[in-house]
Amino acid sequence: MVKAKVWILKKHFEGFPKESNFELKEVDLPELQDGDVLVEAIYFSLDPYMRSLSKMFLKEGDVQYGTQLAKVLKSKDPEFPEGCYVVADCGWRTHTVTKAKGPRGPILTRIVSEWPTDIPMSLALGSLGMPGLTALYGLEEVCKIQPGQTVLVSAAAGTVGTVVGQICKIKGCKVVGSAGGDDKVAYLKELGFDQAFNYKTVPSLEEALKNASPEGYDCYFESVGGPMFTAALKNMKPGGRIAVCGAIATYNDTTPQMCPYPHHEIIVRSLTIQGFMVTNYKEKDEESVKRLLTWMKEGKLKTKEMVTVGFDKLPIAFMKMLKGDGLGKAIVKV
Ligand SMILES: NC(=O)C1=CN([C@@H]2O[C@H](COP(=O)(O)OP(=O)(O)OC[C@H]3O[C@@H](n4cnc5c(N)ncnc54)[C@H](OP(=O)(O)O)[C@@H]3O)[C@@H](O)[C@H]2O)C=CC1
Ligand SMILES: CCCCC/C=C\CC(=O)/C=C/C=C/C=C/[C@@H](O)CCCC(=O)O
Repeated sequence: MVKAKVWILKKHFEGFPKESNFELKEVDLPELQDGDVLVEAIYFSLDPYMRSLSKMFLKEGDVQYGTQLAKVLKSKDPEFPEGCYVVADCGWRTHTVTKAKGPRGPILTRIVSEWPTDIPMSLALGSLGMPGLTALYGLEEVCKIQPGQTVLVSAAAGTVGTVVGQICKIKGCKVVGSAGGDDKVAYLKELGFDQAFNYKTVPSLEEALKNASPEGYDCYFESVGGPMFTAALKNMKPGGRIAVCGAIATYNDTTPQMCPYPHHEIIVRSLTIQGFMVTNYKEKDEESVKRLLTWMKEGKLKTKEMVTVGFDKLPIAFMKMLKGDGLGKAIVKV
């Protein structure tokens, strides 16, 4: 009988997550039935949604949810043969017996057959996976960017933000990024951002945005919320578009942040503000991953990973990711 280590969400998060929110257990896995697959986790992805959507999807005592890159060890589903690699929404479990689809949609997605041997498969959790697709859809489907436009992106040194900036350059836009460290600002410039600033040290966000693009912004790729959103509104060009992707500066709040009513700026600038979920565009994923892979092979899309080793380190690595500590996509290697 196969045993699995699992991390349980023992207590729902209140404020910033703590190690005591989680509990490590060992469980026995069932024998495979028709349509079942046994997968073994290789890498885990740590993503902000695991904090922001936790209460929506989990109850106390459930296995902590999250995405992993896994290898199929045994299979009773011909579409997922033994030895193939999958992105698996199986949660924090070393081994899982699962069907390919669940009540919320696909659980297993095969790595595209064109995956080059010299590109690490862990990137299927980062720039070449869900976060990379988020960047692509936010720019193409929501902002509908055009060459020559100026795009602002917050959380720019994060996984989504770095891909946003590089796609903007591929598509002939000017791009300005905000990030929370001088090392991060230097990295954004290395990636080709036209302007970047440290939102933690500039005297005024509004002035920093004005200095970076005195003519204003056609598009804002919003990932943080809070005062940055207010400052961005005041710097949008008339007819500007805002893709609301996330609000990471608010996820750990215990009381909601108050901000000035945004109506004046939205109305006088005739802004369009649209929220989106990466999952809205699922049918485009396969083709989109191939486009991201092509850009990477051409050297137009670069990425960094921050790898922590050890299944037991998942809670610590999760908290580090939420704080924005370190540079690169947060990954745990089993
Ligand atoms: N709508 C959708 O479908 C999706 C939305 N998202 C959202 O996109 C955003 C970025 O995700 P992703 O790039 O994968 O995450 P990463 O973990 O790669 O990066 C997150 C970034 O957020 C920054 N950050 C953390 N706390 C704050 C804060 N208080 N204020 C401002 N910035 C902060 C960190 O850097 P620093 O502060 O140092 O700059 C860090 O670089 C998140 O808001 C996430 O929820 C992601 C995927 C899908
Ligand atoms: C002010 C509150 C804002 C809430 C923000 C919510 C979400 C933003 C975000 O980060 C969304 C991420 C979506 C990720 C989707 C991932 C799927 O590929 C996997 C889902 C895992 C599962 O269903 O088990």
